[in-house]
Amino acid sequence: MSQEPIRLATRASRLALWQTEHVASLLQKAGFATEIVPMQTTGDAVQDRSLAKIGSKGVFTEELEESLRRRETHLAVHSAKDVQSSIPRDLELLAFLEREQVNDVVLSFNEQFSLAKPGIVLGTSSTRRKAQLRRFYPEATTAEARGNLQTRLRKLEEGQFDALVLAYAGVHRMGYDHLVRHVLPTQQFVPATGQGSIAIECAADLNPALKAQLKIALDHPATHTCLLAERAFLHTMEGGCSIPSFALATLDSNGAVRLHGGLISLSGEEYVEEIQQAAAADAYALGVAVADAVLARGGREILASIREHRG
Ligand SMILES: NCc1[nH]cc(CCC(=O)O)c1CC(=O)O
Repeated sequence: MSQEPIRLATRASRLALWQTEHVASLLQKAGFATEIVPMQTTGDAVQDRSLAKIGSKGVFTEELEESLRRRETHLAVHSAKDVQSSIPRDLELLAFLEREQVNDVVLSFNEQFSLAKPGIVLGTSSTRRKAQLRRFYPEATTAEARGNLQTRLRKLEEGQFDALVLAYAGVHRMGYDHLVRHVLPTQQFVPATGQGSIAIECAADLNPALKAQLKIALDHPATHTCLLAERAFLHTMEGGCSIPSFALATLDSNGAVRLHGGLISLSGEEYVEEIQQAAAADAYALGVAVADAVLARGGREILASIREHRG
């Protein structure tokens, strides 16, 4: 193809670069030349406060989106989990790459590490994981573990906590499988919307023919359907990643989508979950319906108490 290279905006963390190189290799297989354009985001710059405190909206995506708007890049590569629930009108989520195993996992340098041991300290920076741990492992304590994967692992190595709770996807992509001591079941530790998938964003007015080719090269339709349901859930829930909501959609062999979504209070005591199924074509409506059911069955009260707690 005698085209200019497809320029890919990415965060500069090792995980983000791995993901973007993966995108580049898919594009190269489809005949495109590629160029990777790393940049710092607010989320990378601010390391001393939890994400819930910075305000979650777009902290890992905004700078990348600005480069799309300035036409400096063609595509922005994000962890789907980090993408805000509504995209500005001049931008578009073009594709979702095939999802990695979605579970949260527990990492420790100690091969004998056990979650059953009383008094353990678990590092996590996610309000959802903190709340789920309080509910399902009330004996354990949690400690703040912000920073990229390498920073968090260094904190683990320094002994700031006994183990670290992370998304398997990132752990695997960084080659840390050997530190995994537990795979947390998705029935209890339902992941965050989008976990394990990579989202590709572009300017809405990118050349339509190019857009179509890029989508064919990158998009995984089954993952896309699941993400549509999860993101509709998140959007209806009006929460960013600072709200401990969770949503996991799966496709069954008949092509129906099953969505498990819910909300948990910060203490882990209040818990509302809902599981519904629909035809794949109704994935978006399914996400809205599950969120509406969660809000009606006690979710509204949980959200109100979380907001009050934040002040
Ligand atoms: N919130 C940060 C973030 N965004 C994406 C991943 C991991 C990769 C993924 O879930 O796709 C992580 C780290 C984590 O949650 O452990």
